Amino acid sequence: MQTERLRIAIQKKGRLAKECHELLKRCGVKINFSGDRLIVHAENMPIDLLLVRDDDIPGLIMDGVVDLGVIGENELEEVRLERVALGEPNEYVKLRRLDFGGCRLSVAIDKDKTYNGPQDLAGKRIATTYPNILKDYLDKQDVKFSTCMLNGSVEVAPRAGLADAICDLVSTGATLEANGLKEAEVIFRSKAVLIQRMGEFDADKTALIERLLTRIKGVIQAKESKYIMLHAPSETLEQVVELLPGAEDPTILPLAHDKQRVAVHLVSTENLFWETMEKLKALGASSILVLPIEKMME
Ligand SMILES: Nc1ncnc2c1ncn2[C@@H]1O[C@H](COP(=O)(O)OP(=O)(O)OP(=O)(O)O)[C@@H](O)[C@H]1O
Ligand SMILES: O=P(O)(O)OC[C@H]1O[C@H](OP(=O)(O)OP(=O)(O)O)[C@H](O)[C@@H]1O
Ligand SMILES: [Mg+2]
Repeated sequence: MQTERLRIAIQKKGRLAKECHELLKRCGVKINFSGDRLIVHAENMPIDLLLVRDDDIPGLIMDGVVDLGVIGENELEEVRLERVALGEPNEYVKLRRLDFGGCRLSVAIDKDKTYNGPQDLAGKRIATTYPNILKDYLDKQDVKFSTCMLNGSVEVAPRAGLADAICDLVSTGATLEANGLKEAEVIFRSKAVLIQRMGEFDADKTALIERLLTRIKGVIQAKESKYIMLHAPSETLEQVVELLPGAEDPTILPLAHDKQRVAVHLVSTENLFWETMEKLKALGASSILVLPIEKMME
């Protein structure tokens, strides 16, 4: 089903929603998210956004109902495995891993229990929202187990006597700790990704997707990069440049009224730590500035 406007599915509310809005805004897509509308139209580009539950995004892509979607790899893989088992369409194109939604899917057990490996889970009941990823993982280890399906508050299951262990998303580990659990085994590492439906796109849509991708790349690169400027004595310049992270191609400029010193400018893919700044100062560097970069295009 090909519409003229590019249709992108994103989570309506939850862990991915705010970051998706921010990303689109930084890419120059103007959208007014106020109100309860479930379809919103970009004001300055032929883009419509569908605001849905994250569970539905992989299916919308795999059924070819929307063109693009932003989804956690955990949810994407869970739906893919489920659809493979059911013989339903399960293909998609991964366009780009994004820089948010980082978490891991882990098996966790009572903090006082010992854990020697997946074999310890044999015959156990495990509460999870991700039965297919869990089964895929434990099948490969030849471990038989049963599941207790829970869509939320999974961490409560062992204490409530519903299960022996859980398999749920972990980020800081605070939820596990608050529920007397410890992480036993990481089974899947996840980030948010931009995915595309299979099939043909007309020339306009192909060009729009290309533009969006270039902008997304620029936004992520800019967030990860810093613009560093400093003044350095000409005689220690080589040592100064060696200390700077990612300084293959620094720009060296003369100073107007100081022949002994030069200005050094560079884009770095790493942050400049205080320790390095102190070392630079010890080499005679001054006016050291570390600036955020708003946009980048190679
Ligand atoms: N603690 C976390 N830290 C970082 N990312 C997370 C965390 N928990 C979940 N995520 C990522 O964000 C995605 C969405 O999480 P969220 O909790 O909002 O989902 P949900 O409750 O299923 O929402 P929905 O109502 O859309 O179904 C997860 O699938 C995962 O990829
Ligand atoms: O390791 P932590 O940083 O504590 O994060 C982990 C928790 O975050 C997620 O739930 P969320 O808070 O999104 O609530 P939900 O289960 O209602 O979606 C996940 O399901 C865990 O419960
Ligand atoms: Mg969900």
